[in-house]
Formats: sequence, structure tokens, C-alpha cells
Amino acid sequence: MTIFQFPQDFRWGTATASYQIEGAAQEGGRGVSIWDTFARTPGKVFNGDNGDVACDSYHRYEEDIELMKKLGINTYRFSIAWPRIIPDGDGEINREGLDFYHRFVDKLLEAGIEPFCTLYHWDLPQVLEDDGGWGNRRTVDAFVKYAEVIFKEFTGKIKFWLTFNEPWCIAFLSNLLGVHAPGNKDLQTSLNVAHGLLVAHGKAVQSFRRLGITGQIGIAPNVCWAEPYSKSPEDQAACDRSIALNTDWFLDPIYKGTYPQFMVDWFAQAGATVPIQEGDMEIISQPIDLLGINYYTMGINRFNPEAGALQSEEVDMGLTKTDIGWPIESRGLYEFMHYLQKYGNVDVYITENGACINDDLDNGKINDDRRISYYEQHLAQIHRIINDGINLKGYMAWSLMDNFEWAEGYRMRFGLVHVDYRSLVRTPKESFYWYQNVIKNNWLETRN
Ligand SMILES: N=NNCCOCCOc1ccc(-c2cn(C[C@@H]3NC[C@@H](O)[C@H]3O)nn2)cc1
Repeated sequence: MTIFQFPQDFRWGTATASYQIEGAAQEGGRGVSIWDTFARTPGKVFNGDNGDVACDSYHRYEEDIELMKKLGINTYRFSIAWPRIIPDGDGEINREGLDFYHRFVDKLLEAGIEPFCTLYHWDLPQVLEDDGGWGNRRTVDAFVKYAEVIFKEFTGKIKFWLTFNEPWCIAFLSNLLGVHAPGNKDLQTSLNVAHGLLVAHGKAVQSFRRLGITGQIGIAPNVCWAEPYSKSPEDQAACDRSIALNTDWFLDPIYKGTYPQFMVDWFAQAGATVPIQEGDMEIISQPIDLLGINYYTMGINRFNPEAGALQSEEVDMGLTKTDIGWPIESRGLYEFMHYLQKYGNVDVYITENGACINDDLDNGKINDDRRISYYEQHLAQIHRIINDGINLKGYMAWSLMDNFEWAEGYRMRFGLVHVDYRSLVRTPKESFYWYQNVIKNNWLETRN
């Protein structure tokens, strides 16, 4: 057994996202998002699940905050649904939507919980997607308008801001692989989307500074750490491409003002280019205050000319996997955090980390021991990272509760709290109580 003591000011939290938990999809003046459309497209989401009800947190947020208080977290990451604020994307502001989030944020603050707000967690107003989505500068301008409304409304209440969640998912999972909304499968479209969201990010940061909003702002890339299957240059290059598309493709423009040239050249071979306009890179590279990092797993990659746009495939090395099929390998987080140091010792929060373990109720309890073991391993790496002097300031478990896991629907469960989707009854799992103890002690005690 080892005791890992965390810094006194370390932030402990959980994370969720609007479309995944709120429900009330046709209430409160909310407009249609691309996920409402995608979920209703046959074959896109397991079992035809959608976010119409989800966890009904739109109506049950006070109950959720009581669970957060019981858990003992001091930070809660959530996202605001753009379609609740400006239902048609860039038209009229919906006061009812703003009032909902004011009630929610006020309750969080009353509970002594710091709101950590994501402006965009994938629920783009459908009207904007119909007009070209992130590849159209109209959407970029609409995002800035939406962000400025939120900044002005919540300045002083919300002090931690993220512009975008997982830009790789927004651009490539959703527009090259077609797995998430809107489901495009086109490399040029995905590069247009990636560039559009980066320009939107930079413009929103400029607005944040110009409006004098108190607090810190950043972005939350998801990590795809990978190691080469062999020492061959081809496997190493395939590995580098995989890592770069999740990280460097977004963080080089933000921190260096340029795209990684080796990747620009790689895509040029496929006839795809980045639609950079005059001034874009200066806008994108506005200084930011923090990074959110979402980590779940890592891969062992090798070159395969048949393996998609990157010609890089993940090899199944027989590791223990979670129930969504992701290998459990916490050392990738340690390796990635050191990789990240090339951008400087920036303030970092782990804004998502968790395990899909589909244990169900057993005599009123959920003995999700595999989830506890996952968290134990990853928190031990977090301690290692902090011990190396890296500015890792906080940790948010994904997720507070089971919720709509995108194309997997409700079958995949990441929550510390079980949700019965018929009754909407919330039941803390054994991992909830384990995490509660870690937070209370501010230390991790490994069990073996
Ligand atoms: N058809 N071709 N398929 C090729 C390969 O696709 C396979 C599917 O790939 C992926 C890759 C990554 C993810 C993913 C999900 N989360 C969890 C969420 N993070 C934000 C929050 O909302 C959580 O719910 N993080 N990453 C899903 C699917």
C-alpha cells in the first residue's frame, strides 16, 4: 500500500456535458442541435437512443448538486447548451435559457462548488450546420456572439472557462470518421472544421480579454497517447501522426501560431489543405491561461497504408479493457504530460478521466471495483506528474453520473453515480464512496 498526498489547493471535481445529461430537449426555448438530428438518423446511435430525456438534469439539477455536495467536490465541470441560449445559432437570445443556467450556477456557488464551464461540448445549433457548420465563417462569428453573451452574463460567477471540448472529436471523429454528429466523412471538411473552431477559439479569447472578464480561459483537447509497435521509422512516424492529430494540430496553432508542418505536408499528399485566411494564425494564437486535458487510454501504433487518413493503426496488445473496449493503461497520461511540456509548464487540469464499466445494481449496490482500480492507477500517475513539477492543478472524473455516451447511447456507463433511465433514480456506486474518501483525505491510498 502507498499513500499519495495531493497539494493543499488541488481541485477535485467531476465533469458532465449539456446534451449528455440535461434532457428537456424541447423545453425552455431550446433550439435543435446537430445531436438531436444525428440521434434521430437511423443507425447512428445505438438502440436509436437520444438526449430528449437523458438524466433529466434540466429538472433535477438540485438533486445532482446534492450528490456533488455529498461527494465533497469543490469543482464541477459542465457545459452550456448553445441551442438554449441562441436557439437558431446567431439570432435572438433566449432569456429562459440564460435564466436556467443562472439558477444552476447560483446553486453550485451556494454549495461552495466552483463552476468550470465549457462553452461548446458538441451541441451546435442545427441551423448553423445547415449553412456549412464550422467550415463557414458565419458559424465562427455566431460562436463569438454566443460566447460574448455568456461572458457578460456570468462574469464574476464563473471563473474557469473552456472554449471547446475535444477539438479532435469535433473535427475528425465527427467529420472524417463520421462516428459523431454531423457524421461527415471527408478529410477536407474535417480540416475546414478544425480551422474554423480554432479561429472561433481565438476570437472568443480576444473577446474575453477585451470585455475584461474575470477568470481564466483555455481549451480541452483529448489525448491520444501512443507508442510505436516497433523501432522501425515507419511505425514511429505512424505513431507521431496519431499523437499529432489530437494534440499538435490544435496546440501548435494556439501556442506557436503555426500548424505542424509535417502534418500539413502529409495532408497535402491527399490533396487536402488548411483554409487559412489573412490574420487567422495571429487570432488563433491568443495567449490562454489553462489547458483541460481529457485522458482515457493509450495505444501501440504501427504503420498500415490501409489504416485511414493517417495510415496508422492501433495494435490490440491484449491489455485489460474497459467495457467500451479501451485498454486500461495509465502510464500514457504520465508520458503525455511530459510531451505537453514542449508548450511550456502551462497550468493543466485533467478535465476528463474515467472508465466505462457497465456494472448494474446488485441488491441496491453497484460494486464497480474495476472502476475504482482504474481511478487508483490514474490518480497514482497524477501524483507522479505533480511530483515531477508539472503544473497539474486539478482533476475532474468523467463522469458524475451515467449519461448519454454519444453514438453508444445509454449502454455505456462512465458514472460514479448509477442512473436508472426509466425512473431516473440516482444511486451512488462504490466508486463514488471511494472517490469521496480520496477527496476528504486529499490523498490516495492504494489497496494492494
Ligand atoms: N467508423 N470508424 N471508426 C474508427 C474509430 O472510431 C471508433 C470510435 O472512436 C472514438 C474515439 C474517441 C471517443 C471518445 C469518447 N470520449 C468520452 C467523451 N469525451 C467527452 C465526453 O462527452 C465523453 O462522453 N472521449 N473520446 C469515442 C469514439
